[in-house]
Amino acid sequence: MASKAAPTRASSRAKVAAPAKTPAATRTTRTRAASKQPEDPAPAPAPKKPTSRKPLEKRDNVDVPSSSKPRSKPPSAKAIKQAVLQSDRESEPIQAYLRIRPQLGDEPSNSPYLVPISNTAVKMTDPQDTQNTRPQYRASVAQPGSSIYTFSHVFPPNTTQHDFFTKTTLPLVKDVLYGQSGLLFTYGVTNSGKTYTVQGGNEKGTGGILPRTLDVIFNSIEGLHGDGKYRPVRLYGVEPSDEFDSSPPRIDPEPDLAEVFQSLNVDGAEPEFDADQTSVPVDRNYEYTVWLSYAEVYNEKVYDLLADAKGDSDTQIHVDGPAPRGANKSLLLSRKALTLRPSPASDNPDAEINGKYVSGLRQFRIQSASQAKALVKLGNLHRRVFGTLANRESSRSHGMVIIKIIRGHRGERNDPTALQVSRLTLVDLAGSERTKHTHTTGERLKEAGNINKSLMVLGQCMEVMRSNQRKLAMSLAHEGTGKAGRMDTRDVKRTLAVLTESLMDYFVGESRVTMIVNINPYDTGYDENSHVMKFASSRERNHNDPRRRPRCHKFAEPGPARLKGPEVAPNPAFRRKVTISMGGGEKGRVVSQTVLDIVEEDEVKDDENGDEEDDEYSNPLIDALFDEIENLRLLLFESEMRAAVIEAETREEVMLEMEERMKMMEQKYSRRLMSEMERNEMKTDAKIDMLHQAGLFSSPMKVRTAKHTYSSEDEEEDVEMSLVEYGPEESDSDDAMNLSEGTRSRSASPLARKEKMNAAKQFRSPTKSPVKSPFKSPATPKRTDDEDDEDEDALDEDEDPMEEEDDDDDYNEDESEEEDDWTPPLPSSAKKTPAKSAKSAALAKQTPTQSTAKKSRLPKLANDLDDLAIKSASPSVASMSGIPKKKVMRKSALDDSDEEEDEGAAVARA
Ligand SMILES: Nc1ncnc2c1ncn2[C@@H]1O[C@H](COP(=O)(O)OP(=O)(O)OP(=O)(O)O)[C@@H](O)[C@H]1O
Repeated sequence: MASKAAPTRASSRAKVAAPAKTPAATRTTRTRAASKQPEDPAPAPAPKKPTSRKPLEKRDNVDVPSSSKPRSKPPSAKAIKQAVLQSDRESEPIQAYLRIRPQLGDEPSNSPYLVPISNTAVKMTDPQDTQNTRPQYRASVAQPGSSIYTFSHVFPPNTTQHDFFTKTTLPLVKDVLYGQSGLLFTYGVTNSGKTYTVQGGNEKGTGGILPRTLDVIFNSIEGLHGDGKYRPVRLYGVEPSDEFDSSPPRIDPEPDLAEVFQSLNVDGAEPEFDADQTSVPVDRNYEYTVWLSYAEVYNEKVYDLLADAKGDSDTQIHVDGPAPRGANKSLLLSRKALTLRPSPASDNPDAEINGKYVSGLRQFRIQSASQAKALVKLGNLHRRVFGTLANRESSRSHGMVIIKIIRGHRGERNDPTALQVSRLTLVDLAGSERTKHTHTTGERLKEAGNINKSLMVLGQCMEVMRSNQRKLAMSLAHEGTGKAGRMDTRDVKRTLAVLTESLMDYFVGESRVTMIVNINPYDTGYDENSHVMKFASSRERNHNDPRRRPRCHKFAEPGPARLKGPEVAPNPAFRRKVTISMGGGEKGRVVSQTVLDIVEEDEVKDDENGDEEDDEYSNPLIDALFDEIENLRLLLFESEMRAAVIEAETREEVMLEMEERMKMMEQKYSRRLMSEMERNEMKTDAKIDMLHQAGLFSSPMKVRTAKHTYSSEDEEEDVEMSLVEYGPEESDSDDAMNLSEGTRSRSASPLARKEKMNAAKQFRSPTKSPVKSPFKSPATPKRTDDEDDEDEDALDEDEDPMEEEDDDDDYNEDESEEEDDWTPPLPSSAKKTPAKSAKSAALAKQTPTQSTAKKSRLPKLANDLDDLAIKSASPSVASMSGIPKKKVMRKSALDDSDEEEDEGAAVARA
């Protein structure tokens, strides 16, 4: 059934062209090298006012102030603002126009959920939010409430086709005639009016932008046609043409197919559009040749819609013989998918990205608008045939009409290097559908997925690629990083939809791109439309927030080969069966049935073109991405090294600083320790002085001195407390060792401590000390009668509550115990005799007042203790016991002058 497909004509041409001897075959030109657009001196043909000729693009521009205004008048602020806005809009990378479809007669009358609020903005309100009047709508996932979207221009429903074309497409037509490439595509959900916008309607004057473009081109180059010696090849190259290019293509659909059409009630005839009379002024020093191709992107594959035009088609229709009456008749249609190939850098050495071209896509030289329209009609026919046979209810493929213009200067007719190639591509995108909404399954699901994939990738990548190619490269790099950390180019390939790939050079280059958004505000696709609006509105297109910037790889889905997995990969042919009932005359009666096998094959790779795959992998974009990754790796390594060095230096600095600080702290604490020691020493001196002075109570001079120096009651109490502190901390303990340890802790030397203790014992034994002793003992104290008397006297005088604790008894007991434990180092002569004690007591009784006597008792004890230490030992011993040497000396001097101490001093000296 399926006959072997003949090699494509284009590929055979390529083989011829490759070894071309003339350098012209390989020499390429670049669109951007086009000469500067001249001013528009020539007016557009305006039938009504031929005299007032103005630049054509401004003739219908409502924003331009009327020329009737006096020129001398300065522009108003509003006009300036409008001009600024206009220039802002024009500086946008992509011009986006919104066209609102009118409500058709057979549609239910609903209020539109989208209304224009200005020339550039529309307000979209969720119908579910407005009184819930349309319960048939499913829950909206869009932002509730109203949203305002802005565009370069908003065309209300009553916009005529002519006005729409003039404002949106005519600038592109001008560009292409001046050698600048451009892209226009329509975008929108199903039934929003995309095809109507591009192709037009069936009525007079409803021609779409495509036929009007052809009209304007041929109007403009009237009389300037070139001889067609060269034809465009790939994206930017030219090569010598052959006679097939010049011969008009045949438009003769096969009779069997026509029969099928007839039976399907598919009208193959296209309406005759009235031609657009617009013409743009062009440089008349140039000659122009126009070439046209028509391709279809369906299920992520590219097909040539003009394949039948010249009789050597890849699309073949076979009828399996005459079918018997009532039996099935089988037709086989087969066509091959074309591949995208990278445009070689030699074609355009100046370009950063050379883009891809559809290898094997035919192009025809056209010499009139009607001829071009006939070709388009043929392409539409094929599109409809395959669409119909594939059970497509709407255009589920992207139609892509490519118009190429080669212009060459008249004076350089034979110099192919002087030729300039420009392209204008008009894309009629398939309606974007949500599978959830349309309940598609199986093949339709895959188909819908691919449509949406193309739309999403196209839409989301468009801005990224155009605004920042490097960011795209980065995102692709993240997407395609393989195991070895190196990017796999095949992954990169898969991330881009075929349509996007084929249009890539428009987005990354300097070409003008125009997007037309079609919307039907009456249908039920509010959610779909709100997504379309979100993507297409200026606010989104100009959004610079990187967090909200669309990422290509997020929307990339596995291609068909991945979806089908190994089922598809080994056999690239895509085959399906369609059953068509034919000749049904009476109701429900089937006369005959036709089964169609549609085979869509991938193009067979030619062995001679085996290096094509390599070409693909040496795509300049991929190379640039690899270079970029390498550079970034290098940068990363360098910055990591720098960071490591900085960290090490910082650590060392911090360590040194810490060391310095530690030293300073050490010094500081050492100083503090020394000062603390000095302070303690001074405090001890002061205590000792107090004790001395208090002990010299009898001497009026010393009393005066003592009063002068330590007059406050608090200080005396302090002294008392310090004496108490000399006792053991465990006040209720009667262990003598506690006392000795507590004392030891405050003495510089055990010898001095023992001396002090012995002296205290000696001093205390005959007299009663007023010091409150912390020592308590349950044992009965051994007391003498004298002591008891003294205690009674003291109690009578002071009524000290502490006396109730019988401290003295405890103290005495301790003393007695200490006598057993300690061997006083002092000479026995140094011990105070009872006579001396009695004498001291007598002296105490001579005190002028009882209170003074009380005060004197406490320091006296310590004073005597020190005296004893000083006298009995030496200044060195005293210093060991914590008494400063000067104090010893001073004490000695005082003693010399004191008669009462003469005896003691004599004993000590002895
Ligand atoms: N501006 C318009 N004025 C009058 N009729 C219109 C307009 N736009 C669209 N229509 C009509 O609306 C219907 C749907 O339009 P069209 O087929 O162009 O939608 P579409 O977006 O191309 O749909 P699909 O994606 O399914 O092909 C058609 O009948 C068309 O004639």
